[in-house]
Amino acid sequence: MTANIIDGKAAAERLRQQVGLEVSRLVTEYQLQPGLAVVLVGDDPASQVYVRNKGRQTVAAGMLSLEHKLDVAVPENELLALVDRLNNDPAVHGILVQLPLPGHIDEQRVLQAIDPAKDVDGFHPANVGRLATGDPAAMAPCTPMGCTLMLREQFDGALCGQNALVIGRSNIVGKPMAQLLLRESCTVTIAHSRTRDLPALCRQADIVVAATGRPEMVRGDWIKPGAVVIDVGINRIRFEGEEKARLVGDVAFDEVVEVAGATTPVPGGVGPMTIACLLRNTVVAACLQRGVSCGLV
Ligand SMILES: Nc1nc(=O)c2c([nH]1)NC[C@@H]1CN(c3ccc(C(=O)N[C@@H](CCC(=O)O)C(=O)O)cc3)C=[N+]21
Repeated sequence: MTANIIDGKAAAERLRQQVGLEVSRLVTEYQLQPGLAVVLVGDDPASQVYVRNKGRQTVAAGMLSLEHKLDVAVPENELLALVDRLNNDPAVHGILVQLPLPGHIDEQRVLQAIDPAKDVDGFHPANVGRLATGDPAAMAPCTPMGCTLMLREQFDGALCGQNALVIGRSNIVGKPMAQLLLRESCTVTIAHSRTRDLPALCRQADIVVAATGRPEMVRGDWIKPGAVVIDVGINRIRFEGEEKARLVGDVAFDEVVEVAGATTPVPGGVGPMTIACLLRNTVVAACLQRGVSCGLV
């Protein structure tokens, strides 16, 4: 058996289509054009690519895109002052400060300075708490939300009772992923670098979400036949004799595809869905701020 390869690009395009329709309705009915501000500190080439893609897709969905590029040496208080201006700018409904930030800046401090109502990343402790307490109004982080949407599609909405293993315990992916799967009534296990006998644990899972940051760590013989495997990893690897770096996930795709029921490729899996969910969150945030109902929730 070979796995169904989940087309994240196509799923993202469908979601962006819905977002675009909702944006035109908001513009027509309420003169409300959702706006997203993205703040990038430093000039990491990969981050620049993501920020450019986000900006392009925001505009394509009919939304306002604002980009702020700050020098890598920007003092923390200047970044905090910018966040404050964006918090108070009525044209801005969503704020994303691209992570990671340079070492001299206190990341948590910056994330906590963002108005929770504009926190489209869902990283503010208020939104983390809302997600953890099962508040349906919680702004959920984009990457785990994209994974959840793809999983729902694979299981025809019936995630209830599935054994889900999340590998990775980061605040950005692992922990919120576990919360979202719990909300779907999965039986959730979180594994991490100190987990004992990860392969054996993995073989019990109907759903595996790999967010380890270790290229091709999850092997084919870890996977229960028919399981659905979501690969969150994005590792840029240079292979010998090749000029360009290649994108590799946290899953050994060629092995897993022989065993799994379905799996996501890298690229073209989780990444595109992450950006589509960011647009979605921005529209939802704009509706909440204006006090109008949103067709996307
Ligand atoms: N505050 C914050 N929020 C984020 O959501 C955030 C962040 N910081 N920092 C960096 C990571 C990374 N991230 C990606 C989004 C899309 C792709 C994506 O579309 N990837 C394409 C490939 C792109 C390529 O070729 O490099 C794909 O997987 O098909 C990748 C990575 C969001 N992040």
